[in-house]
Amino acid sequence: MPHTELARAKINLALHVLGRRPDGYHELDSIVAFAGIADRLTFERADDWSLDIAGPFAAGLGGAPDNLVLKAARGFAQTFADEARYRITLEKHLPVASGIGGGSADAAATLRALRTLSAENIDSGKLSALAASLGADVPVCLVGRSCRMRGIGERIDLLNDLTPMPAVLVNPRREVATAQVFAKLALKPGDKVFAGLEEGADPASCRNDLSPPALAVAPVIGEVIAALQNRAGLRFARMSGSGATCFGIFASTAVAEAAARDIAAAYPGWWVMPTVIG
Ligand SMILES: C[C@@](CO)(OP(=O)(O)O)[C@H](O)COP(=O)(O)OP(=O)(O)OC[C@H]1O[C@@H](n2ccc(N)nc2=O)[C@H](O)[C@@H]1O
Ligand SMILES: Nc1ncnc2c1ncn2[C@@H]1O[C@H](COP(=O)(O)OP(=O)(O)O)[C@@H](O)[C@H]1O
Repeated sequence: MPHTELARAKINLALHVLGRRPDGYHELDSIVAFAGIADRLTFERADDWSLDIAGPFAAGLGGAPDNLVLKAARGFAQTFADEARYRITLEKHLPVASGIGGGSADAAATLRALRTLSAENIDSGKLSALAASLGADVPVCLVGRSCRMRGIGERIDLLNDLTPMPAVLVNPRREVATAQVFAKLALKPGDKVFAGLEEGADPASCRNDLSPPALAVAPVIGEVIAALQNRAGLRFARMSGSGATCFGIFASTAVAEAAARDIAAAYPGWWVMPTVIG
């Protein structure tokens, strides 16, 4: 039986940018949770690595060698001197370059699967360092639970009091490059701009500091937020990560599903997904 691992969508319920480090990366303070919708990976023993990509968003991905799944797999084999090889299949259900960390979630799911399948005792510090080397969002996706994420993504504190929230994810099918959005903030290395989140902050009263630069890159994000706003039962709507996916948090599953049906009918080209976050 092949081993299966889910790579759930990462949602930044809040994302405050505190400043820019001398090395150019941005210091963040973010409340991160995970949605029910996920990519699905399977692993079968083989003589060498291979990756087959299927599913609704397979076409959005380039050649397999650049895929974060294979980078994570090869990184794991090298770091832990593990000689096992796998035929990996990736069912891509999450839109690519969309602020919900699909590639990071896939890389993290690969690391979790290989840790489970390995005969060795895997050192968690080394695994976290490998995750961070693959991308700023990979450590939080490796943890895969609601948490407060700080630094550039390496400092993670679990949040145990976030109850599951009915939600709708909406993506206008416009890819947005993360580096371009951070660049539009126009911070200089060493700049400090905002204070961090308050302890125990309610995500509803927080913000995403990447929304204004993302809107400048992809104005359609304004339409996505407008489509979510003023829906019956909406608690709040916001963009996730560097966009363009936005989420609405709703009072119940029934109102979330009704909103998803209405938005999907009004915008047939968009990806609209009722789900639960947290
Ligand atoms: C913005 C966030 C919020 O969770 O999510 P996404 O929009 O990607 O989902 C993440 O910080 C994205 O993490 P990730 O997508 O893994 O970023 P990386 O591949 O490491 O970096 C892509 C580029 O983004 C910029 N970058 C990323 C993270 C960070 N804290 N500061 C940055 O300045 C850098 O220009 C970097 O070259
Ligand atoms: N398995 C993967 N899934 C998605 N994107 C991937 C993957 N492997 C590599 N990438 C590359 O990573 C980039 C960022 O993708 P993704 O993680 O989906 O963005 P975001 O974090 O903004 O949602 C894409 O442009 C894509 O080419």
